[in-house]
Amino acid sequence: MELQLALDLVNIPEAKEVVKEVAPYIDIIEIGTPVVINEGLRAVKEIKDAFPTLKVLADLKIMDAGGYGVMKASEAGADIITVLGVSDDSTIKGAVNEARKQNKKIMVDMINVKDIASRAAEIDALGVDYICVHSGYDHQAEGKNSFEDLATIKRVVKQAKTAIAGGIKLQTLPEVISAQPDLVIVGGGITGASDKQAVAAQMHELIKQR
Ligand SMILES: O=C([C@H](O)CO)[C@H](O)[C@H](O)COP(=O)(O)O
Repeated sequence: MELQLALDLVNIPEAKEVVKEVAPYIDIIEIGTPVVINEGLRAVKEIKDAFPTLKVLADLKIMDAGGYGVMKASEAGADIITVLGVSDDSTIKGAVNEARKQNKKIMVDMINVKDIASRAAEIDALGVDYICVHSGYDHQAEGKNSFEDLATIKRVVKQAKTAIAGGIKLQTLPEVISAQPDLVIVGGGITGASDKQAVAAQMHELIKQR
């Protein structure tokens, strides 16, 4: 099981400071969608240059022109790029084909997918690398989480790795871990903590027990 740190509400210098604090405890750095909106793919490049031994995920949430988005994020140094599960299959196939050429990986974000079980099975068959259940900020504000969806994709996904994101905190991590995803994604649960390093270290310890 791996831990991904989502950086959403920071600029590039702040992102570097956070990663410096928690680098020993994380496997993947996510350049979150808000950071890409604010700073562009330059954020991916600067973070990859600063932390070359860590994997970097570009959370582009691609919805169209899958191949092009993956090509541009790959040029910036991303190792993993996100595509939306609600996209057309042709978009996901385009992303996967480009990722194979560039030796990169595709994560499909299932945010707002209505029938998680059947769509996850379809997406799994398209050869993606990760399928991620996700309660985004707007769903979190309505008190939702994706714990049940994780159990659902664990039942139907045969080849992709499974991931979960959305509002995960130290207190809720044991419940998430018990469902055995391959990857746990945490943003505010670490970046919003007064002692980020201590929280990341505790999360790392819990996750690496599995
Ligand atoms: O993808 C995300 C969200 O849609 C904003 O872009 C977050 O990175 C993801 O939800 C993880 O962050 P937390 O919910 O703060 O753990």
